[in-house]
Amino acid sequence: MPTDTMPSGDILTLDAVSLSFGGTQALSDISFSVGKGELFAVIGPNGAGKTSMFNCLSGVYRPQAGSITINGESILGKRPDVVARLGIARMFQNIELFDNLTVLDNIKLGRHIHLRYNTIEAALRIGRARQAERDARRFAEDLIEFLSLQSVRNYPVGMLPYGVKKRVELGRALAMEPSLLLLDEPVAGMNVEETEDMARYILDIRSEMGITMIMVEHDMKLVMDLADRVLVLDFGRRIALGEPAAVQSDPAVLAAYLGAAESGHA
Ligand SMILES: Nc1ncnc2c1ncn2[C@@H]1O[C@H](COP(=O)(O)OP(=O)(O)OP(=O)(O)O)[C@@H](O)[C@H]1O
Repeated sequence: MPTDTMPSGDILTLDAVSLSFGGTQALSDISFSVGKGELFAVIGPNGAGKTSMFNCLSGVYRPQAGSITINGESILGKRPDVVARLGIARMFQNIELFDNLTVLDNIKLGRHIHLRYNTIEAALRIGRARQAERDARRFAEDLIEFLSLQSVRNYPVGMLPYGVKKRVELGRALAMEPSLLLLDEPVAGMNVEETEDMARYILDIRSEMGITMIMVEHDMKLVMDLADRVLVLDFGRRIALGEPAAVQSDPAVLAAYLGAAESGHA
């Protein structure tokens, strides 16, 4: 199997993407494609450019050079909410939920990018607004079941343990029905059991929903167990791209991690 493209067709393509902050080159001439249904991981030592890449993919940063397309459409220069409507959803590393709202309401909020009705209809809860609200609720309820959140569905998110909050955050992103889901360190701060649960949900999302995912993660075991392909960045450059086993034994990757460990950046 070729390592640069997947046979099922590419959903995301980056071509010669470069991003700098003053004198710091955060991303340097990065090109790769992600295939439909693929679980793709991005790794690299601290400061390698992983977060910068996610920020480019979600419309937070605009690279100075190169192109990024999702389903053939450019996302460059588009606001994060527009990028979300084009099909890219992000599960944040630092949970970005409304603590005072319930699990159900937080997940329903993710659905709102799909709701199309005017303010008067919404205020009166008539016509399309009522139907859309019903659909949003049904969709959220299905996700609550999928993520085993039934027992906490009416709890305010603020009072839930960290691992459960992360699952709600995942539900909010899934409610957007993305074609590409960005997972920003999905198991950071989790214990072994929570990590195993999250790994299972990620695999279920791929097999049952067929959603393409890109995961930035420091947990190497998780990356090597789950990912179809792994992109390795170091100082903003692409140093390897391939299947986990090949990447793991790549001399350039070993050197990057060894160098980072010696200088305290791993
Ligand atoms: N907003 C910014 N302003 C200035 N420099 C930045 C900014 N964001 C990132 N950088 C720089 O770009 C480089 C890449 O940083 P980035 O956060 O993308 O790396 P990372 O791989 O996500 O690191 P970590 O694993 O520590 O989260 C670093 O040198 C960083 O200092």
